[in-house]
Amino acid sequence: MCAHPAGPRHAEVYPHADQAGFPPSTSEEIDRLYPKVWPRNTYRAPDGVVRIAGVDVRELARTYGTPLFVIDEVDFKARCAEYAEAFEDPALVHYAAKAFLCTEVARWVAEKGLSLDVCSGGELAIALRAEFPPERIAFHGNNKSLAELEQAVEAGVGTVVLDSYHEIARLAEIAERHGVVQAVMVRVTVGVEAHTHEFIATAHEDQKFGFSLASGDAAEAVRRVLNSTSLKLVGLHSHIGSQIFDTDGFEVAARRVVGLLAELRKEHGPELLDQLSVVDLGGGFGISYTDRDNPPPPAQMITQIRDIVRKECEFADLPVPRIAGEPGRAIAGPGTVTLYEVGTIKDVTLGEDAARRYVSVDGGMSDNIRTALYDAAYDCRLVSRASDDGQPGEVRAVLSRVVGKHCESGDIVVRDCWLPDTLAPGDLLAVAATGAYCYSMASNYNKQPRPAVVAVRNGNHRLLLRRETNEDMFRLEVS
Ligand SMILES: Cc1ncc(COP(=O)(O)O)c(C=O)c1O
Ligand SMILES: N[C@@H](CCCC[NH3+])C(=O)O
Repeated sequence: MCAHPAGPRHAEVYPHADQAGFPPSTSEEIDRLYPKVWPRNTYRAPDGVVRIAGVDVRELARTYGTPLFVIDEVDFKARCAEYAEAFEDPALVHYAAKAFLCTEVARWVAEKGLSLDVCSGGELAIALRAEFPPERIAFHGNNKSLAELEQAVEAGVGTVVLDSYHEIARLAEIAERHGVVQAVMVRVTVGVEAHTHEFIATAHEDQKFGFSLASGDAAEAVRRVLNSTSLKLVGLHSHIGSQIFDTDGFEVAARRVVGLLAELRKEHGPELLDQLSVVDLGGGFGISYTDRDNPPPPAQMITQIRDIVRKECEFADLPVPRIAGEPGRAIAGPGTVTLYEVGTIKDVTLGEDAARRYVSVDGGMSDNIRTALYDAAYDCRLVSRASDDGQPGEVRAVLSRVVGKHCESGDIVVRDCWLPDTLAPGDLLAVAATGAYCYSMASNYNKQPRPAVVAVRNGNHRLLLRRETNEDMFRLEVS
């Protein structure tokens, strides 16, 4: 049993437990895997060891080493299917490749009939390597290079999402030179303050993305596109931010985009709306990183957004556009965990009666920068055995901080969590919901090799990306 009393004095007694919540009071609670946080096919077997899609985490660590990203393939594909259903057409769901992409994942997305949002030549290259249908690719970015625009036009991508006046001129010239008419969308900054971390909010006025609606830039961008014979305007795009839990921001964005459609019809005539038939409201659908996160189900959020658009259009007597979206995190995030091996454990006194346990693992900010960058919270559990090792007795929950092995004191993987006092070097920890923006934002800081990525399914495992080696690093050296 836990020695700490949980109760109203929690904050007073555990002033440093901000992200950890109340201390668990039994070993079952210490070991609990909340279904909404962990990949769908994860469970702790009677021997105390966690299985993901029927695969023992110890076997994964033995076979591939740690740190290791483990993707529950069925979970990933199920979320693709759920978004496809919610948007009523898989092609209207553009999986945001920035969350996580490798060739095999691009194939899964293609197989599910979804479209793909890429925002760099590299992401496009992986998509093409996977033979992703180019007509289902949308190319994003506020500073696409000339080479990237050429690459996109040559590949025959479905749409380019325009983000600046310079780009309109550049793309028009490239498309003309290639003798094609390139379908485009105009990215509109709708002036919404999304309720999320400042660094991942993208539709307030003072930031780098899109054309401002309020200033008239969006209407001017449309004029310039319509004046070009090599560009065809097929839609308007808005993305308000990421890890969003309520529909308010999306609703305001949808209303404002519909308002712009009405203005455009007035200026350019109703025929414009025959071709400008898609409103893409971007990604941003939030997920449960911890038990305290309660995002609405995708269908609920999307139905609400679609209803708003329909009503607004009916009110303005406009044809109802098709609503597209770009979920990244919500598809890739929840079905993946990162496995780490515990290296060293250190207790640090914080004051009278207060201590923090530093648990060092064999990865860190090089495989998960989100904690350092956004103060992100994660759920972390001992997974290679039960806390009490099958011997019911006294197991205490200890306020712990899981840190990496980098030369940086901000190298924190999980700021606050309750881990068992039985935790020892060699144990395996898993951090949940690391499928989005962890591997894709990974670095080689301190020459740490990027981890391997494996997919698990029906009791089987297979490598998707191998671990980097020193040879990979040497390959860049020219002397
Ligand atoms: C234009 C655009 N679309 C889609 C996404 C994906 O966002 P999320 O992973 O939060 O769904 C992003 C990232 O925030 C984005 O910038
Ligand atoms: N990388 C961010 C989200 C930004 C997504 C791209 N606009 C995250 O980890 O939450």
